[in-house]
Amino acid sequence: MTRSDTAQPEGPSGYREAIDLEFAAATKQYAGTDSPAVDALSLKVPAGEICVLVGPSGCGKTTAMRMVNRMIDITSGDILVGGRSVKDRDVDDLRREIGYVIQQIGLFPHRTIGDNIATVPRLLGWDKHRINARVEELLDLIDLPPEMRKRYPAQLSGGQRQRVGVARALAADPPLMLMDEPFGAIDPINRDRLQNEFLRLQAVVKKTIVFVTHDIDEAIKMGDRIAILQVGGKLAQYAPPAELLLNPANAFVDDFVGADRALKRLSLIRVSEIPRSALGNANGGIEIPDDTPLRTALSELLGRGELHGRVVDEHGEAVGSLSVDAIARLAAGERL
Ligand SMILES: Nc1ncnc2c1ncn2[C@@H]1O[C@H](COP(=O)(O)OP(=O)(O)OP(=O)(O)O)[C@@H](O)[C@H]1O
Repeated sequence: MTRSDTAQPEGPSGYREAIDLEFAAATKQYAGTDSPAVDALSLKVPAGEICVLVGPSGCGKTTAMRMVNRMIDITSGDILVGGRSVKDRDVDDLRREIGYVIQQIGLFPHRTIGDNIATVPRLLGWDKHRINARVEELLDLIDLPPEMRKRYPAQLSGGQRQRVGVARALAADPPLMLMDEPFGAIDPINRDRLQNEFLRLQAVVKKTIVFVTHDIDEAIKMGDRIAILQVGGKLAQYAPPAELLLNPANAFVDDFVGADRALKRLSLIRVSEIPRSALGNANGGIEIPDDTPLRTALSELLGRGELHGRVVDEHGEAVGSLSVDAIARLAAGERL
């Protein structure tokens, strides 16, 4: 294998370009079953975006994801990675382009963290120096101290192990990542932290990602686009989170996103996104930094029994005032 076949040109920094992914009427019907587990799924994931597959248990999320790296064969239709059918690809070659992260992580217990992260680069025949540099870079990226590379998985917390799982999947810099309930086994507080950390990481590495979850809140937080599947593997709606919350395509989606979808929508909008001209004149009230999500601003206002707050920019300058009433109108989908 030549260098050009593998991830980065030389050690750290500089990421490989992400690639598009397309499901084209991809269908899976398991042998001995009457109906498809995934039924003519068609959707496009633009390069560098996170597509979340979400839906109730058994709706075909994992099946859809595993057809991408051919862990499951496609019955009919196709899946294109970077414009090429996965069916025409050598399976090993294809999988080298696709990072895979699962809930139970699957770290090798008798190998150090460093060796775990280095698994794929070793398979690709990178030299020692390059592997070493890459492991250091990834530990830094996932915010683990360099000395952790010598530890074994059992000597890490669940959250740290999960981060190592992500680092291992990123090691050979694959343009596409599949993540199957990656944070599913983590407690809610650490889960929130890992999600934030992962989003920060994604802002740097900009991979094309398919992310499976059954948790609609996680989908809204992580997805650039969300595909909601119904049992029977039928796509109910594919849209960016805000659109999904504002215009659910049918009763199933409406029900699945939940009764508090107006509030969920508020968590996607920051105060800074409201046109300044729509803010009232700044006067008293509590201070609301303009990078605050509207849902947080609303809780702060209500929690303190205030009807208005003073919006301040990153320099602490007051730029206007925001009322509970204005937030309520935004929640209802009105433009200010
Ligand atoms: N190997 C198999 N043989 C037959 N049926 C299968 C097989 N694997 C999955 N199924 C069925 O296909 C459907 C979709 O399963 P899949 O695991 O993709 O759903 P899921 O949405 O990921 O579910 P969960 O959220 O519970 O993990 C289910 O009805 C499941 O029982």
